[in-house]
Amino acid sequence: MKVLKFGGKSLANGKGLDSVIAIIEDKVKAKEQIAVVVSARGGATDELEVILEKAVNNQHYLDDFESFKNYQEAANAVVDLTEEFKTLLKIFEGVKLLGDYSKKIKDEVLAQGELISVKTVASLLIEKGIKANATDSRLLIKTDDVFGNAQPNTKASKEHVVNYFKAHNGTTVNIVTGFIGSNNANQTTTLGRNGSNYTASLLASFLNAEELQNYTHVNGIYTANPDLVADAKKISELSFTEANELANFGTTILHAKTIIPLLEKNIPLRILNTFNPNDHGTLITGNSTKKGIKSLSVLDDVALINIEGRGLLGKVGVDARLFNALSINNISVSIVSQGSSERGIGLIIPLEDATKAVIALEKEFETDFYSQDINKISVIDDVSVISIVGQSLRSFHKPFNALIKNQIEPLLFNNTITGENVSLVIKKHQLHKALNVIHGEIFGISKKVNLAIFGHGTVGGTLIEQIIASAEKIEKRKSIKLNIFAIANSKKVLLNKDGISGDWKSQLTENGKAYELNDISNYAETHHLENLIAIDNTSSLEFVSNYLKLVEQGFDLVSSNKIANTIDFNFYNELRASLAKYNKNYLYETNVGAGLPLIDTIKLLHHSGENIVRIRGVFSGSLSYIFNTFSAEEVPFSGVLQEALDKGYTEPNPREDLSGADVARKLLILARELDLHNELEDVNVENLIPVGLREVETAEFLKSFNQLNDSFKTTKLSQKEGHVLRYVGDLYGDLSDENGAKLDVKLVSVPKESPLGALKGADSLFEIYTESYGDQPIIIQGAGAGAEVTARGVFGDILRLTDKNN
Ligand SMILES: NC(=O)C1=CN([C@@H]2O[C@H](COP(=O)(O)OP(=O)(O)OC[C@H]3O[C@@H](n4cnc5c(N)ncnc54)[C@H](O)[C@@H]3O)[C@@H](O)[C@H]2O)C=CC1
Ligand SMILES: N[C@@H](CC=O)C(=O)O
Repeated sequence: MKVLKFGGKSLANGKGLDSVIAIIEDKVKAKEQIAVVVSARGGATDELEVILEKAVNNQHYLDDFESFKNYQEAANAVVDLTEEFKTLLKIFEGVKLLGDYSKKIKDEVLAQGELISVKTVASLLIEKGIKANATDSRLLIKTDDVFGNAQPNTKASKEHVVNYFKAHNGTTVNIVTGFIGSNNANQTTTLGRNGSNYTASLLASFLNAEELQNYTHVNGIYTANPDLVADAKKISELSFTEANELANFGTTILHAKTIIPLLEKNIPLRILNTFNPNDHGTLITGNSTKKGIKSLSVLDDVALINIEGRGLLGKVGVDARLFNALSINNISVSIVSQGSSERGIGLIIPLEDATKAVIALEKEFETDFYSQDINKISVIDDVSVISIVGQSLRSFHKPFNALIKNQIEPLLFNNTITGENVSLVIKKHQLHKALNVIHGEIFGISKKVNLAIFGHGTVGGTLIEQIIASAEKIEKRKSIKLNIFAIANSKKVLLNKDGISGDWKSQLTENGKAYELNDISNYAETHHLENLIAIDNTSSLEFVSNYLKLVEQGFDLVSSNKIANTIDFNFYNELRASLAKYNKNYLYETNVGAGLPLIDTIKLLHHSGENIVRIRGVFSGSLSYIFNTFSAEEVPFSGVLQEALDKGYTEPNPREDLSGADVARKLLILARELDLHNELEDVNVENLIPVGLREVETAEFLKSFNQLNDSFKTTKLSQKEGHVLRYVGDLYGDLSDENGAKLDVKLVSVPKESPLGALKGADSLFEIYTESYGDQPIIIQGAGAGAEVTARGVFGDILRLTDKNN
């Protein structure tokens, strides 16, 4: 015998009810022996409660009753529900007259929902030629007198069930009401929350069923609520012990009391989907899974009570009084946390009991307020509890750090000594995001990293293409899902929480919207996007003014734009202070040497105590290309300059390169990495642009390259034999003194065979002189400009950040 249980949503008119009938029909045809337990159909229980409330408050309820009746009758034209409707009307009238009702009356009202349900289902089955018997479980389940939450008398109930099934089985399917029973005086009682599931497991236990099949509207138990966590995975098998942990912490389809009867008889429980009956669902058995199961569950509708007082330290009996006061008021505590200083105690209780709890505690501790031993009893009512089942403290740092990185600061945390269960109390509005962050961390599935890319020109556009092209491989290799949720230029933004891919340029043109920065963070907040990174691929000073706000709003930063590191030192410090405050990172490896690993190397040397005494080299990829080519070939300067521009080596405005401003910035960035306090004005720069072209409009400058030809030809020809031109940056002087550095940027003539003279293409070359390495510098050389290498460098920073966040 198998016991099947169907919930209210499964039994709703239309697809739900049709599927239930089809499932039962299939089982009967396959000659399976079954008993069926049903809840009230659709929203019947809630609707009856509403009508009862209206009646007791002398409000008009007949329209509600009529619509309840119409819905229940709509499923089956044959079934006669007159008796149930008559009972209900009589009770509602009485309640209206009296202006009061008891729990006993409420049980009688709610029971009609289940009674209507069994009649309807049985009648539909009979119409299909199946022998079905509507069974009123009040004849079977005998309980105590606690109306609203009655406890079954298992001995008597078992006897009734066994005898009843002996008499009414064989080829007949018993359709049994869940949730309801009766006391010794045969008055209707109900079994409290999850009552129908309880009835089903009692029946399964009494009848020694081979399996209890609980049909819901989901495919089984997931690693987290799939409505909140898109990546949640179905758990195909788990043990009762593991399920018990889930049931204790709010997984609604299970409850500890429903599991116990099954556990005692070792009867497997299968969670199935009415709307997808061919799925195998989740099987819960007595066997423990070897790996241990992990799952996230949520306790909602709870409040956090906080009791604070200097006089609590060492005082005996405070907790006893506290729990006593709550227990007298029938308030259950699900989590308690008390610091070793005993100055604060935090309790999680049902939200509906919060006011009652505060009043009870204020009364209990009235004298302690006067003596100032207690100074505060407060309630935070917008909290949720996330329980990570199967999470030991040994590796708890991972999800915890990830939460902090995402600016989710748990208010309390709590663990069980056995059972590997950690619970966190968090603000309710952060629940969705927190679940996704923790889920991404504890299941190696895929951690989602949400990217907002600002600037989609030469570098930004290439980066977007690179990310789209490699996202799948990265997800496979590193379990990191790079999700571009925003692409913005200075005027428009394209937003898509599920990730922008494909022809993003056309999408931006067609669907991009004018925006302010807050629109992007609001979008991330609304869609609970976690692990946020803002990437600046502009060359804009204006955009840099957004950095502090982005950090505050929870973004890590990656930038190819050098401006933030080269405007005044106060901003430089302010940004770093803000990053520390909000626990955020800022990576900018491409600021100097494009994709070359220069900044990281210098940081590592400096932080490990190595004294860097000089950094010299060709810092500019575009000027390297220009002078390497111009020195080696008989070509006009203007032609080479145009080529550098076309190849994407130069800054968006090539005057930034030729004026020396770009190299000066790079030099300053390196100086500041060494803790030197320099400003851009401290750099001595040899500007290569003739005075007459320095102030003209950019468009005019771009047409005037010819005017540079003569002077550069003269400079080239006036060199010594075997020499070539190179534009170098040089950081030297007393680098141990924060104000002792000298910074020069100039055009020099060097022997062709020297390391600088031998440079090719758009290579940069950096010589790093340190105390330990002496006269032989560490040399870093390679492509120092270009969209591909720079975008790859930015990509590297993004991946580095995802590692940092681990
Ligand atoms: N080309 C190279 O080899 C290297 C470039 N870089 C840096 O990369 C950055 C980007 O350079 P390119 O791609 O060549 O520039 P680009 O001019 O091609 O692209 C810049 C993009 O930024 C957008 N933009 C400007 N202001 C904006 C704002 N306030 N908000 C949003 N978007 C804005 C523009 O609309 C444009 O799409 C520059 O800061 C440059 O210094 C760094 C290392 C190497
Ligand atoms: N224009 C720059 C690009 C990299 O920063 C250069 O030429 O090096």
